[in-house]
Amino acid sequence: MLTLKIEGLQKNYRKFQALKNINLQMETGLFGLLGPNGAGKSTLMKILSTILPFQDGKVSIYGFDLEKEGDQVRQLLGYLPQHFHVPTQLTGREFLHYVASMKGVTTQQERNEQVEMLLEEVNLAQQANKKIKGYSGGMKRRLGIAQALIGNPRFIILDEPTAGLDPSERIRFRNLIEKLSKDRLIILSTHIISDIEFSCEQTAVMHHGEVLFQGSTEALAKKAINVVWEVSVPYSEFDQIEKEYVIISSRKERDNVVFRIISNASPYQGALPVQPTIEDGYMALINGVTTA
Ligand SMILES: Nc1ncnc2c1ncn2[C@@H]1O[C@H](COP(=O)(O)OP(=O)(O)OP(=O)(O)O)[C@@H](O)[C@H]1O
Repeated sequence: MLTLKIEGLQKNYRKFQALKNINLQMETGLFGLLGPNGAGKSTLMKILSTILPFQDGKVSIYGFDLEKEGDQVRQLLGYLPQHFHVPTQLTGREFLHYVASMKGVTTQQERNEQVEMLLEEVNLAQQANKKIKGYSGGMKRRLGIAQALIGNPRFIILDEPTAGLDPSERIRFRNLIEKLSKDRLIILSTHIISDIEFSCEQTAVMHHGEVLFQGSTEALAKKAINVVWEVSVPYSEFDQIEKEYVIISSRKERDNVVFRIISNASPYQGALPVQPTIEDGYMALINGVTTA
């Protein structure tokens, strides 16, 4: 079901064009938004969460016009900003109760149920009575995820939710949003390809304020068909190869280095073409070396 439609969206910070004619369509489910630093992801997330005005374009969410019906959009929204500040004198449990009250979860029983369930889901139940000032960065991030989910929102925006999470917490997070995405729209903005690799059917790549790609993760990988190569070169040529090509990875093998390279033509004698991954597709797009 088409849930969110962005048409011709433009955002300027004074003379700087942060978003240039963005067009995106999202269906219910998990939507992964990828892009390097400064691509415009957070700007887009702030606009969609109604906290930042924009100059031009039209956005509709569940049929509501973002500009004219911001109140209705906010009723549907759960948002984890990139920079999430919490009152550190409160305990995790107190903070979630406070957010629940603000979001209109009025009965004590309902608040208790939601808060306790979310504390379990983000694995903070054991630390829930500790003051937030004693939390680690990853614990604060998990608390941020929990507060975004309070009130059972149908439209959830998570801006770099896994930053600072250890591998097991990242997996727990993935499972949680996978479960939640069945009947709502979750937009996940991230630099971490593995965050979207397993669970996002829909994805987009932004760069310099533009959408370079929208489609499935399989289609993203296909952007690098015939442009990914593996080549083994003597260690002495490391610097030269690094200067000339887009390197995806390198590993040492005896006196040689095996490079995974993105290039339109075979980069080196003996280079072998290899099957592209999602990361290859992303790197090919960002570096402008895609399959025709
Ligand atoms: N308040 C602001 N005033 C002026 N320029 C801004 C402002 N906020 C963001 N920008 C600029 O807009 C561009 C997009 O920034 P944005 O934070 O949206 O990117 P991003 O994709 O979220 O990057 P990151 O992954 O590093 O968080 C950047 O060039 C940034 O410097």
